[in-house]
Amino acid sequence: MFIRCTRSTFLINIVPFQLLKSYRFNAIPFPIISFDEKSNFSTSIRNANWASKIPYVKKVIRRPGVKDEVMEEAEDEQEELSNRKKFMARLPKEPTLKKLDAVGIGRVKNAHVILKGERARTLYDEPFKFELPPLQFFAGAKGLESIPKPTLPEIAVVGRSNVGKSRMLNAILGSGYGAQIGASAAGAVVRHADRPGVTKQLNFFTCGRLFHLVDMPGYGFAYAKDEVKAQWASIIQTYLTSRSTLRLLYLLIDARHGIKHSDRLFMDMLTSHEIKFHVVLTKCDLVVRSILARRYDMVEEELQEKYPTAQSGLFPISSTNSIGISQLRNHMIHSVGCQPAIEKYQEKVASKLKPSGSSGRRVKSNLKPASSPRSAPGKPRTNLPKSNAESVRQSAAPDAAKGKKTVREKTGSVPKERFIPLEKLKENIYS
Ligand SMILES: Nc1nc2c(ncn2[C@@H]2O[C@H](COP(=O)(O)OP(=O)(O)OP(=O)(O)O)[C@@H](O)[C@H]2O)c(=O)[nH]1
Ligand SMILES: [Mg+2]
Repeated sequence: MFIRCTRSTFLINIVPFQLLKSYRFNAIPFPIISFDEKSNFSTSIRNANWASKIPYVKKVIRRPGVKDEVMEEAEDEQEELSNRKKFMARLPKEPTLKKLDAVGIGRVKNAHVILKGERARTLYDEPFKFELPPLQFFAGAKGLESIPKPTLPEIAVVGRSNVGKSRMLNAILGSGYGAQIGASAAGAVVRHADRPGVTKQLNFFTCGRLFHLVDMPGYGFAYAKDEVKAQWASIIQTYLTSRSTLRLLYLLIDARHGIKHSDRLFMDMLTSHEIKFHVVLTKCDLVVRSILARRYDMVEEELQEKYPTAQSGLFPISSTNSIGISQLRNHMIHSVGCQPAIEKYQEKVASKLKPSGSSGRRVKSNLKPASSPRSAPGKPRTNLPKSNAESVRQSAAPDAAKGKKTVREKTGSVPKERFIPLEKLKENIYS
């Protein structure tokens, strides 16, 4: 059978059906691009400035129940665009740049050496002062009735969805050294993933019998229904305003975006209840150093101006590269006031360990001394078993006796060092 289908009938019948289908089953998130009514395309074309030629495009991802939040994000984006000029006009302050360099944080443009994980940590971060018991999950609260009784001092972490709360907790206190150098989601104690709305309840973790850590759901845009998010907001507020054992609150802000509208609303709430908090700048590895310094200054200034309960000093961190984590961890331990208990724990651990000559924890390091016997040019390896070493010497001897040059002597190339010394690396990156 032949069905006659003109262009207009196709548009009328088939396209709306496809739209309906994708919306109803939520199989494909369908982006609807709409031009803002205010932007007048013809006037903007006449304008010489290239930026004004781009009409403001509002992107709405249709998912049932999350439309309002997406709109809030779009408005936030617009606000950010208008502030960009102001932001770039200011120069980063010298003391801020020094502070960032001391921590070794901020992406360096065109850096030849990309440091990750343990190497980055050994380069820049202080060693962990205290060995702590591994973190263990012990309670999850979706409602007020399921919040555990207050016993030990508590440290809570709040921030927008996807800002990196869970990953930060893993980096600071996750189980084992592997977790502290940016463990994958699969091996981590605190669950994290690359989409907003992963943490759906107040998660309580205990660090031995020393203190508790509370990971919270985020505010702002998240893949969750409006009612669910309203429930999260209410439980977070009730917890923060009424918990007797709450000692420390960290508010996380994404270093790429700075303070957003939803952060301001949240900080207003904290100020009105006189709740003190510390601000942590997350994902600093994704921001270029000069931009990071500007953002640091801007955030600090706004906090000082508008939020009296914000404590002075920001913590710039990168949980994936484990930079700035040591400072935060030490701050946590000192502020929560459980240092004596931790020292006791240290002694207990030390007494259980056999005296092995080297003190403290053993950290497997990738860094090898530059003067290792392997890298010494022309020297046979003397740490081989006697028979092997003998055969190496014998195989090298005939060439030397015949006056033949070795490959290294011919090309004049120095053997490549597998690892660059720390000082050289620092120079390379921050010169
Ligand atoms: N590059 C980089 N990525 C990070 C960092 N911290 C977190 N992330 C990533 O950001 C994503 C979100 O991290 P989460 O820890 O789940 O964020 P969250 O704030 O707990 O999110 P919700 O639980 O949804 O509120 C994950 O993909 C992390 O790997 C960081 O310091 N650097
Ligand atoms: Mg989380």
